[in-house]
Amino acid sequence: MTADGKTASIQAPVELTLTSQMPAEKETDNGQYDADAIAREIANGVDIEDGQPNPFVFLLTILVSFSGFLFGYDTGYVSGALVAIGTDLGREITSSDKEFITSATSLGALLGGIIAGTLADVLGRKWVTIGANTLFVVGAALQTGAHTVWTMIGGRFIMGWGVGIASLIAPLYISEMAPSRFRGRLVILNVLAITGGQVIAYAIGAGLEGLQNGWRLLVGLGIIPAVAQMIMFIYMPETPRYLVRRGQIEKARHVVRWIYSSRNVEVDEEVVVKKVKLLEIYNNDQHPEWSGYNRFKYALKQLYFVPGHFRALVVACGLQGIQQLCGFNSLMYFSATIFQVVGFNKPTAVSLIVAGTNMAFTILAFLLIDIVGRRRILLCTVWGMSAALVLNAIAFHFLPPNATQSDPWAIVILIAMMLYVAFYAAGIGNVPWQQSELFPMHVRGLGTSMATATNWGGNLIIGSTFLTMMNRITPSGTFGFYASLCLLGEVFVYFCYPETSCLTLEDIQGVLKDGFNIKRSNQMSQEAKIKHRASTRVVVSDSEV
Ligand SMILES: O[C@H]1[C@H](O)[C@@H](O)[C@H](O)[C@@H](O)[C@H]1O
Repeated sequence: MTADGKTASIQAPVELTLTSQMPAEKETDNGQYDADAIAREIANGVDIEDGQPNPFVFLLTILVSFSGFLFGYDTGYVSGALVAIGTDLGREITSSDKEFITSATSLGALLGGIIAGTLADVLGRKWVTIGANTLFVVGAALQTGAHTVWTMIGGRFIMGWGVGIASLIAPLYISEMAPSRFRGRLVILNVLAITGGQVIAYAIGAGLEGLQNGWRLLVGLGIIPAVAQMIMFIYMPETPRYLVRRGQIEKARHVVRWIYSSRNVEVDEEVVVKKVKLLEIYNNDQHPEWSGYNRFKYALKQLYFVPGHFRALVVACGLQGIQQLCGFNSLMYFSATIFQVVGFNKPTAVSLIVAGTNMAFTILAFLLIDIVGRRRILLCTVWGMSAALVLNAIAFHFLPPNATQSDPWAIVILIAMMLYVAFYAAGIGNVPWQQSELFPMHVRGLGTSMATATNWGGNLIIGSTFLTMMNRITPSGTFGFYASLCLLGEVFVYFCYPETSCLTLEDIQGVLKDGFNIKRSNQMSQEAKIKHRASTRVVVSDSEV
């Protein structure tokens, strides 16, 4: 759709490449090409989304998910490192040093997230991933060799840029590569890598506790996956949607052929051509000769003034805001401190349970997301987070001042926290990272940047206010406050988040065009699932014959 709300028109790049295999051009009243009408005609018979993805797509996803692992590992090790540093940075580190060291990464990630989308549009998804790895390596090397607090903070800040960029690029790359039926699950593999990275960082941190300079090893180990990913990514392809936008049609066809061919079935050449043509229609509406600045200006205007794109922005930022402002990362960063206050003897081991629950329930989300649907999963879990937080607030209220771990209220707190983490991980912990699917290509980079920045902005706010809130308004007040934000989140999801599971990226643009269209999206997603199920049955019975 254009800025003035009229039917979308195909701009020069698409017009130039229409071939004799393509359907007749459709003209609207004002003489422009009607993209939707052409797309509908081309789409007729293009059903490669129904097939099984090539195992190579899984391999590629795992490789991209190294970025998620690094995000998790680098945000996870800080809690163990802070306890172990002692006087290794030249003096005893103070609480405010700890706050600086922790939030330097969040601040870097916020800034990295802001530029990541635009960088990805200019340099490509692949090279920006390689760039993020370089930042991981430089940041980790600086910290490993740090002998002053400020070198440590500098290293964390540089690494933060890498974390912010990687947190945007990995899900973006996966969702542009994945066949629609598997997109949700493949994006969650990346979140699984984040939570896995956090568990491993906690576990290594606990294992190295007490070892002289063990924290340096903990930090330095993060360099290995970064270098490994950097080397392997040199040989990885760009996404077909990005290639199309760059006018590299032959390369795009090659990648499409490769993604959609299953082990023993090559995709029909005509179908490949049509699929790429569809991608062109939806993903290539800018003049190829535009300068970076003009592209950026165009995208900014489109994002804020085209109602469908603005709706996508509201949904993406809203979900990322809920993910962080629900307070989850206060547990990630400070759970050991909390459990110490509650009276547990081995607070680090107890916080490992929190990280483990987070990872276990992310696996549940992986299994359910494309079957149950993103919206339904959120509606079923966000209220649960709120209820668990209320229970937590009540338990803190009744917890006696010098409680021990055998106090019934201490046990209630542990159970309430695990419930909260389980509800979080099954839903809002991962659904917002499906953000790329909400935006059409020309605003995808910028839109996902805004959403990623909202994530890291929220992360920074929670990380830097949690301990102060616990002191000023008591633990009960703090968790009660987070509970009310979760309730607001539930209302937001109910009114604004349409179902997107099993829809193609291009279908989703259609859903958001003239409203949030919750009902229509549910119906479309349902129909897509029935169609996929039917086609799977046909494939199975064919192979039986
Ligand atoms: O999706 C991830 C995951 O839930 C992590 O456990 C959390 O620490 C991050 O903030 C979030 O973005």
